[in-house]
Amino acid sequence: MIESYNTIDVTCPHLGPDLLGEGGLPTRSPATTVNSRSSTLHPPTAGKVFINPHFRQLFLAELCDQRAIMGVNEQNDNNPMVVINKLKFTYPGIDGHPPPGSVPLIEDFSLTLNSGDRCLLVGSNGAGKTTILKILGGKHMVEPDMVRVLGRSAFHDTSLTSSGDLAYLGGEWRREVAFAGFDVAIQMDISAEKMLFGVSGVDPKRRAELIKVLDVDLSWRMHKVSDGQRRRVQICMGLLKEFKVLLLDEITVDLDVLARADLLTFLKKECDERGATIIYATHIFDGLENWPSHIVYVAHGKLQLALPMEDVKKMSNLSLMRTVEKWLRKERDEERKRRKERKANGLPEFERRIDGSRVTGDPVRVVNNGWAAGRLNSTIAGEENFVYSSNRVMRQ
Ligand SMILES: Nc1ncnc2c1ncn2[C@@H]1O[C@H](COP(=O)(O)OP(=O)(O)OP(=O)(O)O)[C@@H](O)[C@H]1O
Repeated sequence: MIESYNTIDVTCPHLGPDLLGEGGLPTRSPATTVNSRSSTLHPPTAGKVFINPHFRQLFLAELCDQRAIMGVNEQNDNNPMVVINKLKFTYPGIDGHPPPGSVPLIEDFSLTLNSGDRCLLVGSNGAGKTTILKILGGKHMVEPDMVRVLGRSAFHDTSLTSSGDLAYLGGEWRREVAFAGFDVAIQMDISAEKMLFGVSGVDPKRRAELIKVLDVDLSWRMHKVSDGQRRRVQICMGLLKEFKVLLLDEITVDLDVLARADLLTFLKKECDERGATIIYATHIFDGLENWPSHIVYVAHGKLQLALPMEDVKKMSNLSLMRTVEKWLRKERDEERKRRKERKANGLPEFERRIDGSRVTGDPVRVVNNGWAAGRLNSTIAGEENFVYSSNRVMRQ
């Protein structure tokens, strides 16, 4: 059974109190329920409500009383589409286990998403967005109860992805299209038509709509098209099946303004009409002002904020981009302050860490520098003859 919390704990490990301008909302809840129906203002139905006094001062009047903040909402009767429950993750070493002394990259991360939610995942470079999406996409192994997609463990239940119910479009798509278990090299001499019509079990109407939305010319040869054109075919393929949960890791960078806008409109429709759930990690905020239903902000692998978009708008009259910029600036300033303090205390400004890993310590023990993203091999840091190996724990 999925446990739902009605608790807000606003202690924040990394961010100071004025995250959101006037006072801010640093949150880190044991589980934060993102509920698209949160704007219907019902009293909480179960569970205790804990609100940090600082938070109470700032927002209670306007928001908490309206039950508009996630975690204070009524419990959704339907099954959630995505449940992340106290997720903890460290990139594995060669033996498949976290290197000794490593600091978890993702820690105490909880979030629940319901049908129809369009969640924008924001955070600075290296915050952990891709890692979270990959975990949700079943590419990294975690405890089965830490991540449930459609009630199933994303890593252990491979039918989730092979059926198309769970779709992931991310960085690897630059090189190939992994569709329903088949990897197709995206730059081979093959026509767009062959790729798009080679997938069985697709609703022809949906395929036609997608071809129109992404303005794909079926005569394109994949080895001769531009990056953006290739990308359109890739995205088109990735969306052919009627997904229930879609994970997008910045896939729109190559798209022109029109293709991006039309794609975002299509995706919004998928959520509104079919009740699909989308999590989209991006740094590009153009045209996104009215797209997400929720914003989730991650810093240092920890959940900082998870709010319905309407609440973000209530708290900040800045544009979405400026609002996020403010959060990230604050995060960076605090990080710089911390480093300065370390230096003033005679400690190295940066924690010593093996390149590419989260192994810290003084002296650093060279164990493993983790997995090179997008490759089925890893290297041992500091050794001249680096070692290739495969690791079944991480699926590409
Ligand atoms: N294969 C790996 N092995 C070890 N550490 C990794 C690996 N991939 C990523 N990391 C580390 O995990 C941290 C988070 O990376 P991640 O790619 O999830 O961040 P992100 O928020 O998606 O960043 P960006 O916005 O730059 O894409 C980074 O510090 C990175 O160095």
